[in-house]
This record gives sequence, structure tokens and C-alpha cells, in this order.
Amino acid sequence: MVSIEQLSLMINQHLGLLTCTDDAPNCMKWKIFESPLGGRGLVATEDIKTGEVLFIDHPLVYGPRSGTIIQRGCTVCKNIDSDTFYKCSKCALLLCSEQCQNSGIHLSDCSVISCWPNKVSIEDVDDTVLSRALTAIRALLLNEDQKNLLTSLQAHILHQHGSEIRALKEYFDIFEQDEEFMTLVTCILDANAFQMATPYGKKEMNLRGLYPVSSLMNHNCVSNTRYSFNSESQMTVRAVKPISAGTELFTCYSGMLWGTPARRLHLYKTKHFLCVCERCSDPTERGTLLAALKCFSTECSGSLLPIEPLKSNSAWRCLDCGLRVPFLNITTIQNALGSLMGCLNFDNIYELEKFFLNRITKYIPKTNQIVVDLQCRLIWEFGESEGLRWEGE
Ligand SMILES: C[S@@+](CC[C@H](N)C(=O)[O-])C[C@H]1O[C@@H](n2cnc3c(N)ncnc32)[C@H](O)[C@@H]1O
Repeated sequence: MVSIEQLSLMINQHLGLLTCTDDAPNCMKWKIFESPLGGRGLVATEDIKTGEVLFIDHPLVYGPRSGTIIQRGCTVCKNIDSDTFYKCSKCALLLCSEQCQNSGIHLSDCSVISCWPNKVSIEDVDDTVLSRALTAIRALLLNEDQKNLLTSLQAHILHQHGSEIRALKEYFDIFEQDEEFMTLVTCILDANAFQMATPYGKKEMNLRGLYPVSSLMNHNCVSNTRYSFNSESQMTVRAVKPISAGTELFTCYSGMLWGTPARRLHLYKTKHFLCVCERCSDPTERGTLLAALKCFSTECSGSLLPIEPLKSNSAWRCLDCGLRVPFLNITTIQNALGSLMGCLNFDNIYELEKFFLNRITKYIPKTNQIVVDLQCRLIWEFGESEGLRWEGE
């Protein structure tokens, strides 16, 4: 593991590559430090005002996400809506036009892949396997300084990572050194990559990017920063509240409007830690009751909440009548709700509205994250669709 001083130098060099704009502060009001949470983090060195830009980061590497649900799209322009997709005859990456094929991005990608002897004919290479591995493949193109910065970021070395590289080996004889490096990169991406924003209304592949400075921010369920992307994929990180000198800068790795059990499970599965922040420790989640379920007693209209939210198998209790419900009964309800949501067609706004008005609030309190999520989706859709009106209360 590199020292904080070495890492700070690398980060400064990385940020120094940016052209300074009025929006980008030349003098940083934070530094890298040993976080009390373990590992490194960023801490404010001066008082910071709400809205102040903390830094503007750019990705070391980016590419398609590697999840199991694969979106097929052009690996250059990210377009997922084309009748002209074809595979490059040298490397099998999916493309949509000659222009994309002749672009610098594709020529670089292709230069790496076409060096590996193929085990099957190029036409038979599964382009979705290549797409899943593309971000790690692109890391091979970084220069030595960039590779050093990348490998100084946290990695959780777990067998579950690197499946995209193992799948790639079915089609190519990958050089051992490349395979080792790409496998490490998949572990680093898993711990650090951010989902990149898709421009509104554009049908584009979902991308992930490795933003080294942002990657050093630890998580808190009530973060004191927020980030946004510009059209050049730069990430601007701003303070969302006044931050006093000595306070750690936090981002939020999970959905802000998810209840505590959902957030903690997500953080555990994807980032391999159990959050113990103030919000997670508070059964009411600062009064938002996002995880609340309806009391099981027919005479009571109260809300059930976990008694000890930091214990994953905690019993729940009704805030009004005090009824205690064992954890197993709670998981049964949560699973049933999950199945119900799984059957919903989120593209059908009318179905969503009906479900929202007539069904879901019969079973769960209006504060529950599912209701809040549906409300947000409806507001989003109604805001954009001409003629659509809120028909209920
Ligand atoms: C993006 S990295 C953050 C920087 C990292 N601490 C480092 O030293 O490079 C994400 C990892 O940091 C750790 N982490 C982040 N937030 C945490 C928190 N609130 N509690 C415990 N560990 C945390 C987890 O290991 C997580 O997978």
C-alpha cells in the first residue's frame, strides 16, 4: 500500500491534468488522511461553504458496466438504438458505424484485443463478454503513472470479481501479465467505480468510470457532498452543507431514499462493509420511516421499525402499540413486497399509477421507500408526458 504522501502526489498530478476554470478551485480545501473508519479518506482542511466546488475529477478509465444484464451497444458512441450494429472483424467489439470504427477509442481498444490469439473465430466471439470486460481491457492502455495511481486505490480481492476476465479467456489466449492486471482492475473497479450519468432522453449504454479523487471518499448515509457530471464525463464534487475544518468528506454509495436494511445490505454486498453511521443507528432514520411496515395488529395503524437497526436479524416493534414482531415475519413481508414489485412494469405509467393509488399503500405506510420511489417515478414521468394528469389524491 502506498503512503498517504505518495498517494497525495499522484492525486495532485492527476488533478493537475485538468485545465483550470473559474469553477475549479486551484487550492484544495481538503487532504487525504487516515480515516477513523479504516483506510484512507478525504478531510476538510478549512471551513467549506454550502455549494463550494471541492474538486473536479476525471476518469482514469471508463467503459460499459459489467453486470449480468448486458446492454448491447456501440463500444465507441454508447448508442444502444441502432439497426446497423456489427462486430469489428479484428476484435469483435460491437460498433455502429465506420466513423466509430475509425475513432481513436476503437483503434486503441482493438490494438489490445487483436494482439491476443483468438481461440475461436472472431465471428463466434460473444461481443457482450467483450463489453463486460472492456473497462478492465482499457486499463491496459494507461501509462505507468496512471497504472500506479489506479493500483494504489483500494481493492477487495475476492473470487467473485474477475468473472468477466475468466469469461473472456474462453475466446482469447490472454497474456498472463494482462490477465493478472485486468483481474486486479476488476477488484479495484468493484470497490471504487461510479456509475456515470446518461444524458437525459438519450438511449445510451450505462457506463462506469474510475474517478481517483472521488474514489478516496468514504461513505456516509447522510453525505456532506454531492456530485454531478458534465458532457465531458468530468465529475464535479460540491459541499451540500457547511463543512468545518477537520470533518471527513463523505459521499453516499447507496440510494439516498432507501431504508436502512436495503442500504446496509447493498453496501455489504457491493462494498463489503456494514455501515454504522448515525442514520443507520437510528430506528426512525431521522423521522423519515423509510423502512417502516404497517403494524400487524388489525386495530393499530402504527408503523413497525427495527428495534436494533445495526443488527441484521433484529426484531421489529410498532411505534404506536409496541407490538414486537420477530425478524422472520418481517423478511416474509419484505420478500412478498419484493416479488410484487418484481412483477410491475415500470415502463407503464398508468399501471404504476393504479398500483400506487389502489394497492401498495394498503399494505405499507406512505413513508416506506417503495411508496416514495413510486411517487418519485410518477412525478418524473408526469412532469415530462403531455396530457398526463395526477388522477388521485
Ligand atoms: C471507494 S473506497 C473508499 C476509500 C478507501 N477507504 C481507501 O482507503 O481507499 C470504498 C471502500 O472503503 C471502505 N469504506 C468506505 N466507507 C466506509 C464506511 N462508512 N465504513 C467502513 N468502511 C468504509 C470500504 O472498504 C469500501 O469498500
